[in-house]
Order: sequence, then structure tokens, then C-alpha cells
Amino acid sequence: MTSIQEHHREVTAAGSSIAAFSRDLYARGWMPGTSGNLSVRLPADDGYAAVITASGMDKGSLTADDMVAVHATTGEVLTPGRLKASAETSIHTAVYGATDARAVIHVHAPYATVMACRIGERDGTVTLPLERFELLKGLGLDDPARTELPVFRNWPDVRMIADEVADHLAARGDAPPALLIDHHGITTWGKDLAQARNRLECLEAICQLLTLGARDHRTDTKET
Ligand SMILES: CSC[C@@H](O)[C@@H](O)C(=O)COP(=O)(O)O
Ligand SMILES: [Zn+2]
Repeated sequence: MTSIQEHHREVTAAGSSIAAFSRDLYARGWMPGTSGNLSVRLPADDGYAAVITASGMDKGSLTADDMVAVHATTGEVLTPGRLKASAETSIHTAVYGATDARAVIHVHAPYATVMACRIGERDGTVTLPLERFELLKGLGLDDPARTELPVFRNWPDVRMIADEVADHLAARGDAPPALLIDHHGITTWGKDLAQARNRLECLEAICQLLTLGARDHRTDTKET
């Protein structure tokens, strides 16, 4: 494994791409008040490194310099300096450690967050069953007609969220490439930032349909 300094060009290119996607997602109103974080796993050296947005930054004006390189599965900071890695780095590394994801996006999109509030429970991980929505085809699922979206508790200690994410993904080989965090937001992942964003768009749109009253028989609580 070479040092991260030898991959400076890759780190900068990844940072520029992350910054562009972040500006786009901020412009949708999904990253208010410095919320949200994005990362890309670098291909070099079997993907030991990832580039992630620095913590507390205005996500609408990020540049390639506003990034931190970390170990993709341990979260160890590889480029120590004035910037602190995202406070939610451990959720990204939990995803990288349990899946073949090469990019992770976390935003506070409103409709996904509303559904997380409705479904989330005070203890434990619950799931939001999604069925029959055409947009589910955008998630690349084995069964394109249904999935169980996990909703994790928003523990104050982010590491606890990350540990539950890692356990859930290890136990559920059929888990969708996404998760909700109660009263917090949504995280999606994929082979690159474009695919992670596509999946995010599909799930935010499905959550909007649900908040507008769309139902499927799995989530319909009306007595028949
Ligand atoms: C505005 S508070 C939002 C944060 O607590 C967190 O949820 C978040 O999404 C961004 O954290 P960050 O450390 O900037 O990556
Ligand atoms: Zn967040």
C-alpha cells in the first residue's frame, strides 16, 4: 500500500467531483446548514482510501480543497491537517466495509426524513417496506418490485449508528443500497456518485409519494 501522497492527483480529482455533486444536491435544498456529506472510495491499492467532505462545511460552496482522505474501512485520517473529516465518516466506512460501494451520499432530504420520522422507533432498527413503486427499479435490486428500507435510530454517538449499519448490512445480503436515520436523513451508495445520486432521487421521490398519500398494501394501515 503506497502513501496517500502518491495519489494526490486522484484525491484532488475525487474532491472536485464530490464538490460538484455537493453543490448540485445543496441547490435542491437537501443539505441545509452544513448538513450532508459525500465520499468516494479511490481505486488505488485495492481501495484502501476514501475521500470525504470535511466536517461543518457549507455544502453549497465546497471545493476540492475541502476534503479529507481517510482509510475506507477504519476511518483513520490519512491527510491530517486543519480540516476534520465528516462527523459521519463512520457511517461511510461501515457501508464500504460491508458492500462493494465506491461512493456514498448522505443528505437531509425532506421527504425521506419525514418518512424516517414516521417509521423510526425509540429503540432498535425498523424497516420501511416499499412495494410496487415503479421507481424501485432505480435501486438495482434483485427483486425490483419490493424492498425493506432500514430506519436506524439517530443515536447521539454516530459510532453507534455505524455499528448498527454494519451489523444490518452484514446480516441482510438483500439490503437495498440505502438507509434512513430517524429524524435525521437518508444515505445511499453505488458504484459512483452518479449512481448513488440516482438512487437518492428515486427514494426521495417515493417518500414524497408516500407523504402525499400513496400507499401500497404493505404500508396501508386501513382496516379492510
Ligand atoms: C447541521 S448538523 C448536521 C450534522 O450533524 C450531520 O448530520 C451532517 O449531516 C453533516 O455533518 P458533517 O460533519 O458536516 O459531515
Ligand atoms: Zn446528517
